[in-house]
Amino acid sequence: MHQYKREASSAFQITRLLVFVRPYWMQLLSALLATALVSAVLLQYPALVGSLIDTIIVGRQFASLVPTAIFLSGLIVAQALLSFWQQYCNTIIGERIVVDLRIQLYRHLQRLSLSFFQDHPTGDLLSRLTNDVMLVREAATTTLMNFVSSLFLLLIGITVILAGPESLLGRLSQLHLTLPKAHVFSLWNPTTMWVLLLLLLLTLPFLISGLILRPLMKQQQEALGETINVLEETISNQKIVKAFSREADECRHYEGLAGLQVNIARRRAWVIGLANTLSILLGFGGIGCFLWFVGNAVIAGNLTIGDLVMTLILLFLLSQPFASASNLYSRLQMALGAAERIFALLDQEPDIKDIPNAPSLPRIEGQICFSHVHFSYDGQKPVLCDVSLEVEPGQMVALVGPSGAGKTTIANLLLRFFDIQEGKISIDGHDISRVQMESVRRQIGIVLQEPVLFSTTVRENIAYGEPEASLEEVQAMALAANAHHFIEQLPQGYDTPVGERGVKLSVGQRQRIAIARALLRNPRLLILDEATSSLDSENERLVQEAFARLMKGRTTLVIAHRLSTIEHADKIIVLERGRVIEQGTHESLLARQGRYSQLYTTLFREQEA
Ligand SMILES: Nc1ncnc2c1ncn2[C@@H]1O[C@H](COP(=O)(O)OP(=O)(O)OP(=O)(O)O)[C@@H](O)[C@H]1O
Repeated sequence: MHQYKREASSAFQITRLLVFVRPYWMQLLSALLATALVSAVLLQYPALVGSLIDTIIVGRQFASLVPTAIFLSGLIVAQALLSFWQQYCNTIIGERIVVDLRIQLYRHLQRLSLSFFQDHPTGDLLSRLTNDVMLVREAATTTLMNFVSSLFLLLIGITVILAGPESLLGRLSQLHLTLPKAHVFSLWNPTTMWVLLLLLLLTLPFLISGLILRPLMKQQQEALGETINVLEETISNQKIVKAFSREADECRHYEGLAGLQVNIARRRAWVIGLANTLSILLGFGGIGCFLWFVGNAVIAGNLTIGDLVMTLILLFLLSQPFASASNLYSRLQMALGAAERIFALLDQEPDIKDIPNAPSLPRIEGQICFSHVHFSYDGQKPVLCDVSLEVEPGQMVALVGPSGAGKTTIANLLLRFFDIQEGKISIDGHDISRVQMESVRRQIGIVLQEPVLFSTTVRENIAYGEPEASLEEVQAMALAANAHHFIEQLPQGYDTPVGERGVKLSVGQRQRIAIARALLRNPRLLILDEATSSLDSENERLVQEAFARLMKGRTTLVIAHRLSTIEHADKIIVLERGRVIEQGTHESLLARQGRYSQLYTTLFREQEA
C-alpha cells in the first residue's frame, strides 16, 4: 500500500512553494512594489484632508486649493495605474503558477507506477490537481499581495502616528503643502509600548486559530477529494447505477459527504469567527482609546480639528489590516494544507524504475522465459509461486485456469507493471528488469478484454501507439482488423468521435478498433485477453478473423476463454492458485486426463450450451 509521507513544517512548505514563484520573481516584485506604493498613496489622503481643513477651510488660504486639487488628482491617477499593474500581475502570475504546478503534477503522475493508481482514488488525485492548486495560487498571489498591502499600511501608518514630523507623511506633506504641526507623540514613550502590546495581543488569536485551522483545512480537502471520487465513479458508471436503481442511494451517499464538508466548514467558521471577534474587540477597543487621547488633545488645544480628521482617516485605514488579518491567515493555512497535499503527491517515488544506465531492449524475436517467478501484489499474499514457463518466437500460448489463478498477473509482469520478488523474467534472454522498461513495453502489443478507447476520433484511437501514422496506414490496419467497413459508415468516418471510453460503439466494434491499434504498432510480442462475454456470431467471426491476422508471425500470450483459441494454441499453460500445474499441447494434456481435461470438459459443455 502506498501511503503519503507525513507533514513537513510550514516554513519548509513555503520554501518549496517559492520555487514555483521564482521564475516570475521580477513580475511579482514589481506587483508587490505597486502594492506597497498603493498603500503609501492611500496614506497620503489623511494628511491631505487634514491640510484641506486646517489650511484651506479654517485657515482660509484659498491659494493652496489648486495645488492641493492637482496633487490629489495626481494621487488618484497614480493609485489607479498602480492598482491596474498589481491586478494584471496578480492574474498572470497566478495563472502561470497554476499551469506550472498542474504540468509538474501531471508529469509526475505519468511517471508513477500502476500500483500507485490502484491505491489512490481518482477523485483524490483530481482534487489535488484542481482545488489544491487553486488554493496555492491564491496564497501566492492575492493573499501575498493583501498581506504586503496590510503590512505596509500598518508599518507606514504606525510610523506616521508615532514618529510625528520626521515621518514619511510628515515630510511629504511639508514639501507640497503646509500641513501644520503633526507632532503627536514621540517614539518610545508609554503610549508606544501600549500600542506595541496591543499589536502583540492582536496577533495572539490568529496564532492560536492557525494551529486549529490547518488540520481542519486538510480534513476539508480530503472530504472534497472523496466527494469528487464519488462523483467521478457514479457519473462514469451511470449505466450500472441506473441498472441497479441506485440513483436515490447514490444521492444520499453524496449528500452525506457534502454534509461532512459543511460540518468541517462550520467548525472552521467558529474558529475564524472567534479569532475575528477577539481581534475586533481588541483592535477597535484600542482605536477607541487612542481616539480618546487625540480628542482630549484637541480639546486642550494641542491638536487641531484637521489633526483629528487626519487621525480618524488614518485609524480607519489602519483598521483594514486587522479586519482582513483573520481572512488572510485562514487563507494562508488553507494554502499550506493544500501545498502539503500537493507536495505529498510530488514526493511519491515510482515503485518501478529503470536501473541506472539501463540499456534499451534491442528489436526482439519474441522468446519469453519465466524462471522460478514468485510474486505478490502486497508483499504478503503470494499470487504466483515458482512459475516457470517458456514461449518460443512465433508461438501462440494459451494461459488457462480458474478465475483468480494468476493469468492476468503473468501478463502484468511481462509488461513490467509490477516487479517480481524472486526469479527472473526474460525476453530473448534479456532480463526485463535490467533494460529500459519503455523499450520492453514498446515491443509488446496488448488487446484487453474490455477494450479501452479514449474520447477522441476513431483515427486517433487507432493511432494511439503510433501518433505519426498516416491515414492510409490507419485505414490499412482497420481493414485487416475487419473494422474499415463499419468505420466508413460512421457519420464522419475516421474522424467520428467515439464518445467517452468508446460508448458510442458496440463491444465488437471497440474490440476491432483495439485490434487495429495493436496491428499498427506491429509488435513482436502480443498479449491478448480474450473477452469472456460472447459476441453475436457475425461479430464473433469478424473479431476472431481479426485476431488471427493480428497473431500471425508474432509470439502471442492469450488469456484464453474460447475453445477454438485453446485448441489451436501451440502450447497450453494451466494455472491454479498461482502455480503452473500442467503444460503442453491440447492433445497431450487431454491424454493426461488431469486438471486441463476437467477444465476443457467444463468449458466445452458451457460453450456448447
Ligand atoms: N492489483 C492487485 N492487487 C492485489 N491483488 C491483486 C491485484 N490484481 C489481482 N490480485 C489478486 O491476484 C490473484 C490473481 O489475479 P489475476 O487477475 O491474475 O487472476 P486471473 O487468473 O487473471 O483471473 P480472471 O480469469 O478472473 O481474470 C487474485 O487472487 C486477485 O485477487
